[in-house]
This record gives sequence, C-alpha cells and structure tokens, in this order.
Amino acid sequence: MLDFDTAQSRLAQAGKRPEAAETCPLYRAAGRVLAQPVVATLDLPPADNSAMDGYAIRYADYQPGRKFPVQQRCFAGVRPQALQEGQTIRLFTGSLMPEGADTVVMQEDCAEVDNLLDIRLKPKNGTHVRRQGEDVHKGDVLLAEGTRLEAAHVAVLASQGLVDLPVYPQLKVGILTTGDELAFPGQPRKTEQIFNSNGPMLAALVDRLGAQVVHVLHALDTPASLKKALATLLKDCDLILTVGGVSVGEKDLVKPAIEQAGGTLDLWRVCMKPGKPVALAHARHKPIVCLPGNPVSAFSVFALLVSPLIRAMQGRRDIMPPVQFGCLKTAKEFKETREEFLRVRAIPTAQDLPELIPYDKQGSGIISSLPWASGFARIRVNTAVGNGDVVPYYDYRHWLA
Ligand SMILES: Nc1nc2c(c(=O)[nH]1)N[C@H]1C(S)=C(S)[C@@H](COP(=O)(O)OP(=O)(O)OC[C@H]3O[C@@H](n4cnc5c(N)ncnc54)[C@H](O)[C@@H]3O)O[C@H]1N2
Ligand code: MOO
Repeated sequence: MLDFDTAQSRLAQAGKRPEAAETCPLYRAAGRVLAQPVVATLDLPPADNSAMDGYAIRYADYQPGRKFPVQQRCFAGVRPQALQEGQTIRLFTGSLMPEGADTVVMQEDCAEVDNLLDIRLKPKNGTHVRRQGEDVHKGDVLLAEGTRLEAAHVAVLASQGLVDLPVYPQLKVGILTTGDELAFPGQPRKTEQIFNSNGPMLAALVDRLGAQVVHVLHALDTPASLKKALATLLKDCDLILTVGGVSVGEKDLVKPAIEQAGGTLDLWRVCMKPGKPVALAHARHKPIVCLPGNPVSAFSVFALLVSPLIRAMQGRRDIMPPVQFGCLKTAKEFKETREEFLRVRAIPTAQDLPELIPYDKQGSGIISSLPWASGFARIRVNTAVGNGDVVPYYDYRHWLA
C-alpha cells in the first residue's frame, strides 16, 4: 500500500496541464482560470481625484478667516477648470482635482454662503486627495497566469476596462458509477437497492471546482456495461472518475475493464482511512481515478487526492491547498494502522487554534457526517491521538474549491 503523501503527489502529477487558451467574456469569467498574466495598461486611479465631498483649494492660499469665491461646481464625471488663485472649486467624491489645486477641505469643516467659502478648520496640506496610480501603476502585473478568477479578480479586470480574457478551456470530467444495487434519484428503487448518492455528489464536487461535468453514467456490474460506458467517457472527457467496484470482491470489475479498454494501472491502494482501495490508471493518455464506493470514502478521496489533480489539469497555480492545525476535542482515543481522516467540525476559539470535534459515527458509509463536518482531521498512522492533541486539519473551504 502506498503512503498517503506519495499518493497525493503522484495523483497531482497524473494529468497534463492545459496548453491551448480560449477567450471568455468578463461577465462569465468567475470560476475560469487565466491563461496569461494580466498587466495594467492604466494607472488606477487614472488621475488625481477627491476622496471627499468638499472644496478644492491651493494650500498656499489658505489664511485663517479668508473667504474663497466658488469658481465652479464640478461633479464626478465633469472636467474641472484650472483653479484660479485665491478661489475654490466645489468637488464631490471622485471629482477630478483641478489643475493648480492640491488640497480638499471636507464640507463638514467649512460653510458656503452666497458663493463664498469660509474654512473653519485649518486644512492639512494635500489632504483628501486620491493620487493617480496610488492603487495600480501602468505596467504592474495584476494577476498571474493560472489564477482562478473570483469576484475580487473580476473587479480588478473590469477596472482596467477589459472585456475579453484569455482563459484555459474548462476541464471535461466524466463520472461513472457502478453497481447493480443502485437506483438514481427519481427512478423506482427496489427493496434490495439504495439510491445512487455518489454520482450526484461527485458531479457537484467537480462543478464546484470549476470543471465541466460532461457525463454522469452508470454501469451495471458486467464487463459489457463497463466497457460501453468507459468508451463513451474516454471519447468525450479529459479526466474520468469511476466510483465503486475497485476493492477485492467478485464483482469488483472496474480495474479489469480499464485494462481491457487498453488502460494501464499506475497505482492501487493507499494507506488511508477512508479511501484505501483507490486506484489510478491511464488510458489514451487520460487519467482515470477509481474511487472507492463507500460515499464517505469517495468524498474524502475526491477532496484529498483528486482535487489537486483537477486543479493541475485546469492550469491553476495553487494546486495544493493549505493544511491548517486544530486541537482535537474528544472523549475517545484514535489510533489506526492507516492514515485516518476523521470528519470533524472546526469551532473557532479565543486561542490560536480551532477545536476539532469528530462526528460521533466515523464509518465510511455515514453520509450524514459529510454536511455536518467542516473538514478532516488527520491522525498519523500508528499514532495514538486524544483530547487536546494538535493535529493537521484539511478544511473543505480550501480542499473543495
Ligand atoms: N474483503 C474486503 N472487503 C472490503 C475491503 C477489503 O479490503 N477487503 N475494503 C473495504 C473498503 S475499505 C472499501 S472503501 C470498500 C470499497 O469497495 P468498492 O470500491 O469496491 O465499492 P463497492 O463494493 O462497489 O461499494 C462499497 C459500498 O458503497 C456503496 N456504493 C457504491 N457506489 C455507490 C453510489 N454510487 N452511491 C451510493 N453508495 C454506493 C455500495 O453499495 C457499498 O455499500 O470495500 C470494502 N470491502
Ligand atoms: O477505505 Mo474504506 O474507504 O476504509 O471504507
């Protein structure tokens, strides 16, 4: 059995990074991955402007008690006149600074009567002016290639006036569930069947990572059914995720079906709990990850082993999310012969580290543990861990994004 960290880095490198780029409109850019760095072509702000509703003056003109005639009322979006000596121009937040003015007096610190401004509080030289380029300089690298675009990045791109962006094509993922005991939600369920929760769950996980779910297929436990499904997935997808049928049972036919389709098995079985029977194969240069059928195992393997592979194949820069730490709060002691990933809920505390509370049922079929938890606590192999011990914590927010 392969150790967890080796398996994680081998899976992360099991796919090709994208080469081609395509164009995506700004309004559809959230969730996409930049294929080129973005360099500023515009200073931000593009020109000095007022940070307050107030009055522009030349600081050198100020004397206590002096009244300033209001030369112009200059709203944001209006071009200001050049300020004449001893005068003031009425400005609003975002109005451009008039030529010759260097200071803005907030309207709360002065009073305008009959077109004359009386400044009641001595201003500070240069105050309340937002300087050209103080945010961004023309030529700055704003976003790196491989950045996954979120709303914050869209704000930066829009502020440069960009409408079309170079992005990598969306990764196409195919999902294959297996097993005669499964009925899809919406289909009639026989007494001997359970609903197929892994198919929809994996589709949601893939979608959340910003990849495209091309197929969610189901194969019966027969070589012919598996062969047909694999052929479709290999034709249409860049990455294939199968689930179930990879353990040691007589109907665990997925690995032989991949080999029959011309694939080669790269690894099988990782020293982790849940998730041991996970396999990695390649067919037609495309990675196929075979996830264990138990729903908690499939979910955990996806987060910890598959998500870095997907990020890499999407062309993202940061493929391995941060691992944090937390303090276990438990009445039990944990010790396993495999690296264990407990489903835990992290509770912030006044101290540095959050408390990690394990769900009371930790079996691989306990679906209710998944939405209850906020992440996984890692229990090192053959190491007894109990209340108050500090352990690595893998937060869903990072590992499923
Ligand atoms: N003799 C042994 N038995 C098992 C071993 C072992 O080492 N020796 N390993 C156990 C471990 S650990 C796991 S994990 C499972 C993995 O088995 P498979 O990947 O072959 O998965 P299946 O047997 O097909 O299914 C396991 C379990 O999950 C349910 N399942 C499967 N697919 C779905 C789905 N799409 N939605 C909901 N539930 C699903 C299935 O009904 C089974 O209950 O093997 C252990 N056994
Ligand atoms: O690996 Mo299994 O995933 O322990 O249940």
